[in-house]
Amino acid sequence: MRNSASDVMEEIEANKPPEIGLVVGGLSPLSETLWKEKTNTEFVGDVSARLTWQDLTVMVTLSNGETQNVLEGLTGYAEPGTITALMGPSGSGKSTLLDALSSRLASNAFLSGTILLNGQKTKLSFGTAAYVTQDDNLIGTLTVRETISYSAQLRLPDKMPWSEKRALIESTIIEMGLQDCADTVIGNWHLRGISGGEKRRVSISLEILMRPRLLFLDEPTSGLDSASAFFVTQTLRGLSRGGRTVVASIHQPSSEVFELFDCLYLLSGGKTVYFGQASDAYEFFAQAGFPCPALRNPSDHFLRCINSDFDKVKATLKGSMKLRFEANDDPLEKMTTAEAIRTLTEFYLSSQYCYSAKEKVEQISKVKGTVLESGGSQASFLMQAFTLTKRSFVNMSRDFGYYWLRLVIYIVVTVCIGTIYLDVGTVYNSILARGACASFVFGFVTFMSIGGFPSFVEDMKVFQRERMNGHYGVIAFVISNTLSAMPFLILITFISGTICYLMVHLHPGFEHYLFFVLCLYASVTVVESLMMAIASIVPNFLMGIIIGAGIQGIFMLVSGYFRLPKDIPKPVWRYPMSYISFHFWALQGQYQNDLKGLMFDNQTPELPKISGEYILEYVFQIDVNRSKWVDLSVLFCMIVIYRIIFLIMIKINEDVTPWIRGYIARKRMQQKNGSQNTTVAPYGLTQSPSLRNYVANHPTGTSKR
Ligand SMILES: Nc1ncnc2c1ncn2[C@@H]1O[C@H](COP(=O)(O)OP(=O)(O)OP(=O)(O)O)[C@@H](O)[C@H]1O
Repeated sequence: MRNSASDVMEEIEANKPPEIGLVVGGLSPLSETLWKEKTNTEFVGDVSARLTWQDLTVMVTLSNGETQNVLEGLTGYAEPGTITALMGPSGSGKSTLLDALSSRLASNAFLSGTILLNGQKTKLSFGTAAYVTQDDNLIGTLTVRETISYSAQLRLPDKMPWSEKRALIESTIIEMGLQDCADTVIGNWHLRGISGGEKRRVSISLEILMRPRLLFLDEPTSGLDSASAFFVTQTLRGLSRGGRTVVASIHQPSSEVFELFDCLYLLSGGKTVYFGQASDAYEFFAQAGFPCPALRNPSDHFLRCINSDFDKVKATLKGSMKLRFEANDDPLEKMTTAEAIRTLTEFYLSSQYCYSAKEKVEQISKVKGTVLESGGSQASFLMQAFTLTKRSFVNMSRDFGYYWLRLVIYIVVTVCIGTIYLDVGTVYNSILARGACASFVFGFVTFMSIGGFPSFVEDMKVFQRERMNGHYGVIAFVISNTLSAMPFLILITFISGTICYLMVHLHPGFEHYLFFVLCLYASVTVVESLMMAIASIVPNFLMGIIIGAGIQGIFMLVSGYFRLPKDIPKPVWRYPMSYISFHFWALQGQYQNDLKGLMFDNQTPELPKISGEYILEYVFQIDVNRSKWVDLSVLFCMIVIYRIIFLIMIKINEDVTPWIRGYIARKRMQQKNGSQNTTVAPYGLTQSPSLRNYVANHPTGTSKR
């Protein structure tokens, strides 16, 4: 650890800007600097986040056009300084409630009811609310401190002094209890890194870096052992005690973890079973006729009472455990869980807990506070692109599987090519050998670039998490991805290209050598761009590799080697496929580069020598009037085109696909309602709110780029 806690706090104090005398409720001095930078307005009153939801109903349309109410008439609140746990059995609607509150509902989900933040209808922006997903999509080769530092540089304003940024980074590390592992790598398939609980805390620290007032977490303790789950929850409690509003869905907390919650929202089948103080739930269940037996973990008991799957378990066990069931005086043994749920939900609706929750919601809704609006990132586009490029470069250089392994394989394969076509010469048979060698290099060797796909998929996962939280724009990501890969691709293609060129003894001369390696570089970069575009829409790496291999296989077929250009069937295959195929341009260019100007022996020594130009025109059917540099230029244009396709794919995935899904869902619902008059959308049902739309409408954010 570089800094002790007191050092950091001193530093924070020392960096306090002079105008910080203003008292702002719920904000630390450093947060205030940050928010002032963001909002450029004077703060009025308390800026803590008070969230209320009233009669919240979420309906989803299923693929057959049927509709299903996932949440029904939920009312509740979350206050600053508290941690609220959303609990319930699997499928009860915890994630949907969290998504509804954080404006992240799926496009086929429709919402009615009122959600207010500080008494105002506000779609939650990045910065006001942070959302920590279940998956820790982090870059495995970076240390904890580096991960947080890069994130800070990506989002904090450029003009904020580095000392202040560092103070913020160090205070976040301390706040999340990550001091001991701050310089340990996160870890990946070949690097042993930090534990699961620490990873979860790193994910949380990335979201609290911008000092949001409201924090949503989807199952922050899933997959953790009870000790790690306890530490993570304790950290969340600590964050809430700093004036933040924390709402988390939790699956099956231990009794120690349960005791850390302030409020409990218990759901079953999308309905409220209980909402109130977590400590009062015990009393509520007892009043409703389901007291928690001694020696049973209260949260286990609550979930046991409302999980209808236990009816199936009971039915299965009944035969073998009949006596035990009869002897037991547990009320749950005398009724089905479905009946217990009905009893509990009805009891809740008429209980003082429901009454006081409604009253509190009314009361909180009237408290008007400042809603801190902000874009996701305050860093400039150039700073984002620079930081992403640097981070990606560091990751690529540390991850053995990203490029280094490929470099080794490329060297091995090109040495094999070199030995097989060694000193190919200009004898009659070398004409075909040169053609085959070029075809193999620009077909198979470039094809091997799909080996990087698993790393691309990992990159895309990190990108999607950061993008959803508004850390940077798409263009900055595409540019950084292109620039950071460039040195590695140059290294790989120049080393392997040089080995191949020298061993095979291709057309002598520096210009010919340069063309060969540049052509190889351009082809490999095109394949990389193609695979990145595929990774942006197909996150499954096996499917992505199959799709990438299929596309390249088709391109190779029409490259002019397996079928000569003029013999390729004209509709579809010659026009346009062969012209779309980058293999076609690479091969045409290399054939010219290698054969033009050389003289080859004829079949028998008595016959005159054959010129390279003749072979190009009549054997390989190449247009000799077109310069090989035109072919190379087309390849470089293809790099740009594929990168643009990559960008468009991301945009389509982000904006168009959800819109289409939403449109189809609405159409299905209308058709169903029109023809059958079945489930009618409740009054006031609106389309699911979109976080992305919000950012698109706020030019201060980064999504416009
Ligand atoms: N967009 C959607 N389209 C169709 N069904 C949905 C959608 N969102 C949620 N559901 C359904 O609503 C129910 C509740 O889902 P949700 O993910 O909110 O439950 P959960 O309590 O978080 O479950 P788990 O603990 O297993 O994650 C499930 O039956 C789920 O299939």
